[in-house]
Amino acid sequence: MVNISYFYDAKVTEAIIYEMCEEIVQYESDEFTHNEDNNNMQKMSCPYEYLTDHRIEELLTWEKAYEAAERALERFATGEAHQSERLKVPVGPNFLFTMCGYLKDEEYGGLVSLLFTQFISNKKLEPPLPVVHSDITLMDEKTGVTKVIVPGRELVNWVLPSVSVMATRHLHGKTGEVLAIIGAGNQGRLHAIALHKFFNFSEVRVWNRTASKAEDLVKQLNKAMTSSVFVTANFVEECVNNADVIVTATKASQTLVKYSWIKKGAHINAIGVSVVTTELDDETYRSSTTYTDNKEAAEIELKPIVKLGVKFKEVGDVIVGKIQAPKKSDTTIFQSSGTAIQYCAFARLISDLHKGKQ
Ligand SMILES: NC(=O)C1=CN([C@@H]2O[C@H](COP(=O)(O)OP(=O)(O)OC[C@H]3O[C@@H](n4cnc5c(N)ncnc54)[C@H](O)[C@@H]3O)[C@@H](O)[C@H]2O)C=CC1
Ligand SMILES: O=C(O)C1=NCCCC1
Repeated sequence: MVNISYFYDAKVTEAIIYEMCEEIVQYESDEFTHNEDNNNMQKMSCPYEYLTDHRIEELLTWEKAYEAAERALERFATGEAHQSERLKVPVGPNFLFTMCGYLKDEEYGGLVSLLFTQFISNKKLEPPLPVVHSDITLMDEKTGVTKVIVPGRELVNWVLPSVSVMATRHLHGKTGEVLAIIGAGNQGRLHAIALHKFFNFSEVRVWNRTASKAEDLVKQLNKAMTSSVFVTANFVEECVNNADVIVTATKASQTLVKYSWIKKGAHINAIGVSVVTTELDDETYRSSTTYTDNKEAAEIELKPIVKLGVKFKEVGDVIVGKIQAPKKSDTTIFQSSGTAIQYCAFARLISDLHKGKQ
């Protein structure tokens, strides 16, 4: 019997389940033992490579990353991608998190498993270790054989900003002049770079809790891009005032942005994750339309937002025209969850680029 309970994705059609059952029955009745299978496996040389952070940086560009991000969500919206339930295994105050997926696509398809650990206790080690570790395994969709393993910490640097660019493009469209970045950490910096590359803002304001960090980032970005568009803001209110696009990317466990400060019709990419609160105040959620890349995951994981009665919409549904794009006057929020199939599309892209196929 096929246990399909692990598919929580309602988009799995009966036809696919039927096809799977047929194939499994066929496999079970084949004159083929698991011992033979194991013997054959032992003869296989290691089929995969581990690609380093450095190799990924050499291969990827924001344009290529954008295409992968968009294709993954298009396929998800048309039912050609499936994802398992996301599982969090507690290890004392730490955890192991897993998600798996299947993306059906000639260019970006594959099977993926993402393992991600967060060990807060690593901070206290002598010497300390990074808190987050993750590896992403890409398997061939025709054979199930592992093709490549890539480090999650590097991939997330491309996936998250690309998905935000995509959400900004589809939910907000050609944008006005001002981008506001709240939080000058890793994701704040990458969002500033990627969004400015695609939308060419005339001003990019950066606010950070420790002002010197925002100042350093602004100097660094102006220098790297030989520009003067990057500027610091002293207060969150000043940063978001009249901004067309806003990014919140902090580790704050208190609200930072108030609805009364935001321009009507602005688009917000909300990146920071906290189990207790949100970076945007309740009124912002109540008065805006909130989109995500994965509704089911958002409904389970984003409890503080669900409690407000927010009904999530999927950005993929806008891309494929299943639902209408928001009006120019609508204030929109993109609440990024990060999905297995996005990581699949990126891992496949990197694997093909590495082998000189793209
Ligand atoms: N959805 C996803 O897949 C991912 C989400 N994230 C989330 O994005 C956020 C930013 O992550 P990174 O840029 O990697 O972290 P980071 O450590 O590089 O930067 C965090 C920033 O938050 C600021 N911050 C910390 N506490 C604050 C407070 N109480 N008030 C105001 N600012 C505060 C710090 O000054 C720092 O600039 C985090 O919440 C993280 O959990 C990060 C990676 C993946
Ligand atoms: O490094 C992180 O943070 C990651 N978050 C989500 C999955 C991959 C890595």
